[in-house]
Amino acid sequence: MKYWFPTNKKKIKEFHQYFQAYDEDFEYGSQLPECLLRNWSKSKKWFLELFEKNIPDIKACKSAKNNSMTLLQATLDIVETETSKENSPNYGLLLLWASLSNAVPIAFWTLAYVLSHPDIHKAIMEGISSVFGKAGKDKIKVSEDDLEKLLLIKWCVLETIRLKAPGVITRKVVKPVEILNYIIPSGDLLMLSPFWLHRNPKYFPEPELFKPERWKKANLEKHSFLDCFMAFGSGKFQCPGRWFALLEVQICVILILYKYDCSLLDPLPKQSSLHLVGVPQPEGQCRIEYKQRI
Ligand code: HEM
Repeated sequence: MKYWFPTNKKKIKEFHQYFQAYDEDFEYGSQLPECLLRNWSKSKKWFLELFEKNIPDIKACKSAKNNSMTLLQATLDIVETETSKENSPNYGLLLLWASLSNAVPIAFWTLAYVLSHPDIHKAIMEGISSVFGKAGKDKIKVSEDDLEKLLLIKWCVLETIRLKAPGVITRKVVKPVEILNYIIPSGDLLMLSPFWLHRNPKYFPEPELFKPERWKKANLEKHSFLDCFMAFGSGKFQCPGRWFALLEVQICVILILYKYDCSLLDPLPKQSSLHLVGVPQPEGQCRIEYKQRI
């Protein structure tokens, strides 16, 4: 994938700037004419051209070890079999946004919640030391077995996702539908808020508290979440990246906490109200002090 990932500082900065502009107006992009969203439109075009240019290389680059595919390669395969090649850049961009804009802030919020709860932080560090040893100098590989021994981390990620769930999930009504004696005409938008659903004490007692242990009740081995947990949507269009997201955030948290002793220098920030779609970002800065564990 050497052609696709930006590798020098200038290119990384450029990628970051375009992604920021694309992310900032993402939720308006599907509703408003692009002439009203000049910056957004420019960044979208930049990404689509980037995908268009790199898709042949992305598809050709096979794993040296075995014939496994990346998620993006598998997606492109399906898109090109089921629809048409012309759609590939759009699906690539959807995958890029959906993964980066949700999993990255969840990784940040999970670390911030853990570090702002000293008892949980301590229990996690004891778990990491018992699985990987006390010092953070060695290179480690995190296996499925290791993850099972560090269940508290998985609960912390899920509890973070519960608290920082997207503000709305939207569906366009395609056939008139009756809800509570009201007829919703086709063309209207129906919205559900996972964020507020997760704050209903009937389903989640003491909803504002960060309580990873509430996830003890979920049957995670059978791949089911807690009742009324809706952060990944539901039904046919439910997030296809949900188990991958859970896995990558757990591994990211483990690697950071194994390698570094971390502490928060700022209080847990409020969340920004900029986005209703996707995981909210922090409103202000939240500095973390870190030093290598030896
Ligand atoms: C914690 C992180 C994540 C959260 C909270 C999240 C949440 C969501 C939600 C709420 C939806 C809309 C579901 C609906 O309309 O019912 C969605 C869709 C989607 N997600 Fe995720 N997501 C996350 C991570 C990821 C990752 C890592 C990927 C890719 C690797 C991904 C790929 C997608 C895609 C492609 C869709 C569109 C599905 C469609 O419209 O058919 N997501 N996600």
